[in-house]
Amino acid sequence: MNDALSVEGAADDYENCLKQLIKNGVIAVSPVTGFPKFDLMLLGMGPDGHIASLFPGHPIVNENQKLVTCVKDSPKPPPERITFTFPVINSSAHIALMVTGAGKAGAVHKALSGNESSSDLLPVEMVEPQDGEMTWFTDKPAMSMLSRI
Ligand SMILES: O=C1O[C@H](COP(=O)(O)O)[C@@H](O)[C@H](O)[C@H]1O
Repeated sequence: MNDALSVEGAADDYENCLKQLIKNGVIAVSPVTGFPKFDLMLLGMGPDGHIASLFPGHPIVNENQKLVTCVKDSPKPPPERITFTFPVINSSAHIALMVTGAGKAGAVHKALSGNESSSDLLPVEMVEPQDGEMTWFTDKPAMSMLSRI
């Protein structure tokens, strides 16, 4: 990313780079979603259930046009970040979600207990591959609030 630009400019610049790579045939496009299809999206998750820089309750979790967007008020430092959007993340061929430690157990429980309403989803619950597959990589502390492990 170009950190000489504003955060909005850096997000637009990154998106334009992706579009150029798509145009040149370097990055494929998902026939299912029309968004770029990365071979592998390696994600972590914060204790609040955020992934990438898509934080709970932030309007950019609903971005459905852009490939890359920005946050200027991230609850976790640094406050200014750029991030892939959900349509890009969910178009990946493989999503690997690496979640370890007891601090993540509450969000893991919410994400995997399956009784949430759709209006109350954590970002991690919005990771839903449309044209691929997803694998969780966890440890026992992260899974400690699940009843069957
Ligand atoms: O701020 C962030 O934190 C999460 C979690 O990081 P971890 O070091 O506790 O695994 C990370 O997945 C995310 O990409 C980043 O924006």
